[in-house]
Amino acid sequence: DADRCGGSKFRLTDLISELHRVFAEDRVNVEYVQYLMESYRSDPAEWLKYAKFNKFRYTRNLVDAGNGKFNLMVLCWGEGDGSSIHNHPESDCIMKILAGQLTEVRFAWPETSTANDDENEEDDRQLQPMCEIGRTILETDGVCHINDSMGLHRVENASHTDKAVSLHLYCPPFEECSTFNQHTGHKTTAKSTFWSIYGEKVSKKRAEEQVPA
Ligand SMILES: O=C(O)CCSS
Ligand SMILES: [Fe+2]
Repeated sequence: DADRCGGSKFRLTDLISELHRVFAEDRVNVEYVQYLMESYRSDPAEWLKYAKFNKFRYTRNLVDAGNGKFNLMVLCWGEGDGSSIHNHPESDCIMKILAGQLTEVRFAWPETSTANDDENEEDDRQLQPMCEIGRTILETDGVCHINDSMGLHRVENASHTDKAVSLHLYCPPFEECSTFNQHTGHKTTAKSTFWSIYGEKVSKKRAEEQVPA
């Protein structure tokens, strides 16, 4: 790894410019993108400006809008915070732990959510609890990759004493996804918003617009 043999350090800014170079190509190799996320060694001095916490839930802080090809964001997880079970529509998601530890719990798609896309009520009676298909504890600098063909997941900070910070790359970017009730498999649509954009807290008014610059 570069800085061990005296090479120049692979900084967050280097990761971002390499991602822009990769996504300027017609075809993107997701394995190479994952390799880049693994090659970056977390240095809090480089991402603290994006690490804004909210005491009520985890925050999403946009770092780079990837020229429309990807979104790179820092997520800040308070003690015990977790996401809902969700998908990543038409997108690849690569997540790296920058500080602390996160647990990723994977689920199979509920059968009825593919068969009956409409959300009418009678489907609920046929729904059953969702099936957990994997559980991974990711340490600092750990990376995982998921897309809809691999299943759904929930990410949580299981620690009750430590916060956690993660770096997420979504390609292509998406503004909304489906969330799922673990007990019934019932699907609803959720909009993804940013708590801050390029290190600046989003004002209440701007939050409604939510159009990254
Ligand atoms: O983007 C989100 O809010 C889900 C974080 S886990 S990929
Ligand atoms: Fe996710």
